[in-house]
Amino acid sequence: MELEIRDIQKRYGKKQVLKKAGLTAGKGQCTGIIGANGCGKSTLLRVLAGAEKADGGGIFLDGRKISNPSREMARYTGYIPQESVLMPELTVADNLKLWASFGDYRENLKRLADLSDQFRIKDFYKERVKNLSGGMEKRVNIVCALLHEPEILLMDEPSAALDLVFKQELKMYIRDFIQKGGSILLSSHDEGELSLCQNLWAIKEGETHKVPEGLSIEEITSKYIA
Ligand SMILES: Nc1ncnc2c1ncn2[C@@H]1O[C@H](COP(=O)(O)OP(=O)(O)OP(=O)(O)O)[C@@H](O)[C@H]1O
Repeated sequence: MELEIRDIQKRYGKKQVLKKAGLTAGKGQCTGIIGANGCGKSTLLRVLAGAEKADGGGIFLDGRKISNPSREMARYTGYIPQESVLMPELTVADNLKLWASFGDYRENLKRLADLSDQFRIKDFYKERVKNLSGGMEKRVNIVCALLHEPEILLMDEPSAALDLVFKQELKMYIRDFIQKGGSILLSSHDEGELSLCQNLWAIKEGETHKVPEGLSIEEITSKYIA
């Protein structure tokens, strides 16, 4: 599914974070968003996940304008925010059941079994979330985002906190997901993650810019980040 945004605007109080954000995340592609700390990458992903409302602009899926993002985007996208979405006092198993109940519970539970194997979270099903390490909690968050089999993944610095083995496994998962026709929009400062992207967009002063192919990291940094 192709995700396109046009002229997205978002302000917090007097601060206009996104002035004119537009980009396309194509089907079967991993698209990266880069930019300095605080430029609005997470804000844009929250808007696309339907977690926050834009002040203006449009979101399109396969060319169709989404009229109610807070409802529709949650259906089509799996959102992996930087912060955890889990309830710390509940066990991993209870959190997963709660997430599975948002949608088709039986289908989600079937997928949960496979995802739990793949992301190796079964061993800590009985742990309370507050006792997990940051990396373990991240893995459970990733599984929650994938339970409803989304066609688009919105990932906000997804491999932060993961150990080296799991970073590699997440890379393999991303490659596999796009090979099967999924679309990924990923915000990152990590060269390893960005190397997975076929396209890069930079946010600078509230506007998006398509990063031309073939630029070195130094050129990208001086043009869009410094
Ligand atoms: N809920 C909020 N209320 C007020 N200001 C906010 C809110 N969320 C974000 N901001 C501000 O919006 C700007 C963009 O923040 P955002 O987290 O989107 O940046 P980012 O590019 O993801 O940064 P980083 O690379 O550090 O993760 C920042 O100045 C931030 O302080």
